[in-house]
Amino acid sequence: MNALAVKGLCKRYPAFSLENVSFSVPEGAVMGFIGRNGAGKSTTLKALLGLVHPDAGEVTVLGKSFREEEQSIKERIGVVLGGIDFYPKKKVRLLSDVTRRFYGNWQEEKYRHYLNLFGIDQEKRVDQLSTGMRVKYMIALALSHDARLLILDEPTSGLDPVSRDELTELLRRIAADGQRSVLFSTHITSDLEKCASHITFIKDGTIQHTGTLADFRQHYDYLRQPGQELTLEDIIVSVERRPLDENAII
Ligand SMILES: Nc1ncnc2c1ncn2[C@@H]1O[C@H](COP(=O)(O)OP(=O)(O)OP(=O)(O)O)[C@@H](O)[C@H]1O
Repeated sequence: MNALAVKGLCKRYPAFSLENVSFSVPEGAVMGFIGRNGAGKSTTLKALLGLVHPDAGEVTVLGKSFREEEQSIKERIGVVLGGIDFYPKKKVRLLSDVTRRFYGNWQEEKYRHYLNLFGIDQEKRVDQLSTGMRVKYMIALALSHDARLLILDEPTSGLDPVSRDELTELLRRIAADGQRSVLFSTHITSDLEKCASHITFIKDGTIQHTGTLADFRQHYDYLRQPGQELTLEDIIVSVERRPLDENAII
């Protein structure tokens, strides 16, 4: 079964359109959602979660229609969009107290386990946690209510290489049970080489390619020079980069 299926998602802003976005995240997959600045990654994630109203499209989570069963679906997903910067002075303990009330399936022993595993001190205020710790805390909350699908918008941005490595390993291991799945947007293609099983590539509001990492490499194999090993970064740069006008005054 797919953890997430998005079909024909459209969102029109005056100067930007998300056009007919379709892709699916199989259970057990870690899908990297890539595209350059302004390609429409955040708009897609917000529109599929109903945080901005889509103009068209169907979203199915774990076989259920998001539109028809939004409340029960929200129990099964964990969302990290832009962190928890809006409660900087609140203690972790207080945020957790508020969060656990929202979830009928909250599991306190799991919560304790993940806090311990990630080394998060409940007595700290949010502004005393590092950026990486904040992301881990949000993931701990999601896993404590048994989320089957994690949706994260640029979780590794602003993290040092060691924290990024820890986080990508964590995402990979979350999905390794074959039951949980991860969709995360990023610019940092080297992170995907470490943890993604699937890639969706968006450009100017339109999906360019979606499938397994191996399919993705195969699809863009024509860009490879003889003897060259193509990285994901090479592929994205080749597809996106516009040559600078030779006559331009610099
Ligand atoms: N509320 C809004 N009203 C009008 N235009 C918007 C709105 N939100 C986003 N946009 C536009 O939609 C386009 C896509 O933005 P979006 O944030 O989805 O891109 P992104 O791929 O997530 O970029 P980045 O990697 O820089 O975060 C941009 O041109 C942005 O200006």
